Amino acid sequence: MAIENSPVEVFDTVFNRNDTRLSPSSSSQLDHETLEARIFKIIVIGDSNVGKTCLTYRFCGGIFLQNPEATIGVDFREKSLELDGERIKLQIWDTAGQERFRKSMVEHYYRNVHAVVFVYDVTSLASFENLPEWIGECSRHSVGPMVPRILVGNKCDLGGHREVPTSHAQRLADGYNFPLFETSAKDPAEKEHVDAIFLTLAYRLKSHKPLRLKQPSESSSSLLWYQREHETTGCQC
Ligand SMILES: Nc1nc2c(ncn2[C@@H]2O[C@H](COP(=O)(O)OP(=O)(O)OP(=O)(O)O)[C@@H](O)[C@H]2O)c(=O)[nH]1
Ligand SMILES: [Mg+2]
Repeated sequence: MAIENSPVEVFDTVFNRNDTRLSPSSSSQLDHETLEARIFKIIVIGDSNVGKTCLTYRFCGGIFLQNPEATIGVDFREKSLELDGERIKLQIWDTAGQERFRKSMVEHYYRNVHAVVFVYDVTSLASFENLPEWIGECSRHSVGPMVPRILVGNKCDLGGHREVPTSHAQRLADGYNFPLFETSAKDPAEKEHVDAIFLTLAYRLKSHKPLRLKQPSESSSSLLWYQREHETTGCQC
């Protein structure tokens, strides 16, 4: 896959607090590991409030994030894995579901993406019915058919409020030929299931080419990047 500069290079300047390998005491080890690791960009897409931030936080941070705020632009998370003796890094782009917080960022989300996770909320029929729109947006941005996609129904812990039967979701997933996962970012018993979503992608991506990797060099935040983007695009939102 051809690599251009932004937003991957922008990402590479982001210091990731969730990756324990980035502790100062292990910097020489980090240099070695970072240079060797292959990295893959995964975007997490779906309606606002479906739990994209909580799912990615559960995977990268291991805990349920209490009281998350709506994502503005994008939040970056990262996880290092060793699969069959090979070191890889997943760069996870937790995108904004709210139109006003994402509209100037959409091109960046899809550029050079290696895999896509579509999330809906099993207690929100609307979030499920909007999936074809998200899937269509992805295709309109030239994400090729070989880029793996996964469907995730979140908030299964709220069983009594379920509005999307598994059978309906499975039918949709089969129609697109996507794997379907139903899980909960909140339920600690589901932690391994959340991990399995991203590990499934990681194994599929192992045969892909690596992104060019630059050493993270400074602390940053998605909000700063978002603001910078808005300054350059003149967005008034
Ligand atoms: N019960 C339950 N609540 C959840 C779960 N995951 C997320 N939530 C709640 O759902 C709300 C929205 O979660 P977020 O992770 O911020 O949703 P989001 O998809 O990132 O929303 P945007 O950033 O606006 O796109 C929060 O109140 C979370 O506490 C879950 O698995 N179970
Ligand atoms: Mg969010």
